[in-house]
Amino acid sequence: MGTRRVLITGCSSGIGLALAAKLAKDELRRFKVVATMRDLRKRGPLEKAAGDSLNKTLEIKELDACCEASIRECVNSLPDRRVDILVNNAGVVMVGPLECQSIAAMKEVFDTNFFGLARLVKELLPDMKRRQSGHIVVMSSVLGIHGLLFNDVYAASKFAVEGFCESLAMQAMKFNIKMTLVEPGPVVTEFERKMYEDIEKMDLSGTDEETAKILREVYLPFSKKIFTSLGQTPEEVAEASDDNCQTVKVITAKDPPLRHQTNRLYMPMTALKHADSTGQLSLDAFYKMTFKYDYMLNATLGVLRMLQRRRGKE
Ligand SMILES: NC(=O)C1=CN([C@@H]2O[C@H](COP(=O)(O)OP(=O)(O)OC[C@H]3O[C@@H](n4cnc5c(N)ncnc54)[C@H](OP(=O)(O)O)[C@@H]3O)[C@@H](O)[C@H]2O)C=CC1
Ligand SMILES: CC1=C(/C=C/C(C)=C/C=C/C(C)=C/C=O)C(C)(C)CCC1
Repeated sequence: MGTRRVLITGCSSGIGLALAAKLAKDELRRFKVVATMRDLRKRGPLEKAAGDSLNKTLEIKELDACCEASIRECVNSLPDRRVDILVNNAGVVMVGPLECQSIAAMKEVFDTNFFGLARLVKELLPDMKRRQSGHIVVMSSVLGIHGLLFNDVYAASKFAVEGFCESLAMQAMKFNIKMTLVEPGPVVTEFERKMYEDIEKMDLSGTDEETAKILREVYLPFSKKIFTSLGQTPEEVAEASDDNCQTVKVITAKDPPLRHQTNRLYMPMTALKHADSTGQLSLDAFYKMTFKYDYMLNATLGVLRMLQRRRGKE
């Protein structure tokens, strides 16, 4: 197989940046990376990570997932408009009580996380069908598998992504196009920082005192602990060094799976969903872990954190 052109969205930070740099530096030189971002003034960190590969196996282009004209301009600028692998990665976070969020803000989340994907696929799928080849890789989330307290709108946007891809996968298969949903658990990126910043800034006068207290005193410390004990780095999501699953592996696989979870430690949480079709098992388990047996979850997370630290020292 010759060199394949990979277009990645949202490469100014986090997973998109790490994956773009990793693919561009591939020892076998299998990829030409078109690393895109909506604001080219943020290209510094990617240029640094790309190093010698910049303007050789990696080029940086502007693309705003919320703007069809911007997507078309970017794709039209590529030789033959050819994209062999699309990595739809751009995404935004939304967390907090529903009563504190405007419908306009919720629509913005869907505009990026769901309609951004729909716009890109609409632009690229007809060409892929004509060529009878291509791979659409989509950054979903474990929150595209299960819901979570205070993540109502974000999880809904990822569930939309999952339903869209699972449905489209059948048509894609008929035209020899592969489709993969990558489902990371918590990843330590700007996403996490933005989440805490949003909670910090949030006007909680729209909700009752008990809910505000649960957000600040239960959800927030839990979430922080989960990110430090289970969280992956963006580099690990791109290509893990230990036994965790790798995104690069998915991209290079001959028969890539429809779904791919990147974090083995998180898998017991997602498995609950499939163990009981009524949904009661995961609902009860998450409820109890949050409100009743939080000391047990805390203890487990403590052990995991210790193991993480130990691994870091080795
Ligand atoms: N971090 C986590 O815990 C997890 C993240 N994910 C998913 O992974 C993906 C990447 O997130 P992550 O790297 O963590 O977060 P970051 O916030 O670090 O990166 C998100 C990227 O998306 C870009 N972006 C946002 N809106 C647009 C837009 N309209 N057009 C183009 N780019 C846009 C951002 O650009 P800008 O700098 O301009 O805002 C940024 O480059 C997301 O889809 C997220 O939902 C999934 C599971 C867990
Ligand atoms: C509070 C809580 C949990 C938190 C999970 C978190 C915080 C997941 C974050 C996922 C992210 C950020 C995905 C992004 O796409 C568990 C472990 C389910 C157990 C029940 C209680």
